[in-house]
Amino acid sequence: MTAAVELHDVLFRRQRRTILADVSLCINPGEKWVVFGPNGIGKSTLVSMMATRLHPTSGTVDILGNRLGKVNVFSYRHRIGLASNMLNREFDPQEDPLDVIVSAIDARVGNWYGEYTADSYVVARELMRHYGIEYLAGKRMYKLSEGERTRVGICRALMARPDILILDEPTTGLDLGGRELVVDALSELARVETRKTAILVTHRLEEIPQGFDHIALLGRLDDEQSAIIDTHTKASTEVPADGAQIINPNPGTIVYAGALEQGLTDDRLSSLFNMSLTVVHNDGRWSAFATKIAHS
Ligand SMILES: Nc1ncnc2c1ncn2[C@@H]1O[C@H](COP(=O)(O)OP(=O)(O)OP(=O)(O)O)[C@@H](O)[C@H]1O
Repeated sequence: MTAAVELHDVLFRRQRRTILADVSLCINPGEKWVVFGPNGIGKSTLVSMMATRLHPTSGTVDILGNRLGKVNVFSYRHRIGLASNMLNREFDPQEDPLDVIVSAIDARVGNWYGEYTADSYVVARELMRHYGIEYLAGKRMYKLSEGERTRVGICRALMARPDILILDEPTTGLDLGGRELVVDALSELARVETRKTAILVTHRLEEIPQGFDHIALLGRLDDEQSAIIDTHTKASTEVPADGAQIINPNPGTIVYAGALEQGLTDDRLSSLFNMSLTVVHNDGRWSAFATKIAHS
């Protein structure tokens, strides 16, 4: 079976800094994954590679059997639905949200490239209804709130019925009702769309939809591992004009990949966030809290 996403020994550097190192991961078709870890660890960078929007500095990334850098991404990008804040910023502020959604059919931003059928508009309107934003058709993107833009992004990601759905923090800016609506819709997707691969980046365990049963936890390499990476990649420490040395954090890597229930433990989370945390799993939903600190 061809993996939906396969990364092997991926290293990603930007501006003389190693952001991700030693990353290997295999996601099979139909699996539903959560990508979780602290701020700045490289989650968006990782899923941007899976969405063909960034190339690794070294190592290999195969998406639906197509090797990044070897196969023209436009031949298969329409099979990947991406919703992210980065993509949201690319939309023309003057465009109608309905057109932003429908233009996902040919995986381009802006609707002047193609002419879309009435059926496509029916699908787009149905998605908007499902995500509670049907009232936005006919408006302009610049008038939308952050939460509304986020939901337009999700509808767009689903529009072309992608084989792989990648959602990078899809609940950003949503109020409680909006968040629950999206989490519920993603739970339903996990239940109904058994052949679709879904990858969700989130900061909050409460936002893990039921049916998402795999997790990739990102943490930092320790000093010794980082030094080995730096030696191999001939990474140089940045020294700006004033001579002050910039201390970069150690590269991010995957510290756990596998079944969600086994992955989300108190010990693992406490170690990732360097504080004592308790994980709660209740009625299919997850959450985590700092263990109460005794004050004298
Ligand atoms: N264009 C860029 N140029 C240089 N560094 C970048 C760029 N984009 C991201 N980075 C750096 O790469 C690191 C990883 O960023 P990334 O956005 O992937 O992390 P993240 O885990 O998604 O963070 P967050 O949880 O805060 O959204 C960060 O330290 C960030 O500052």
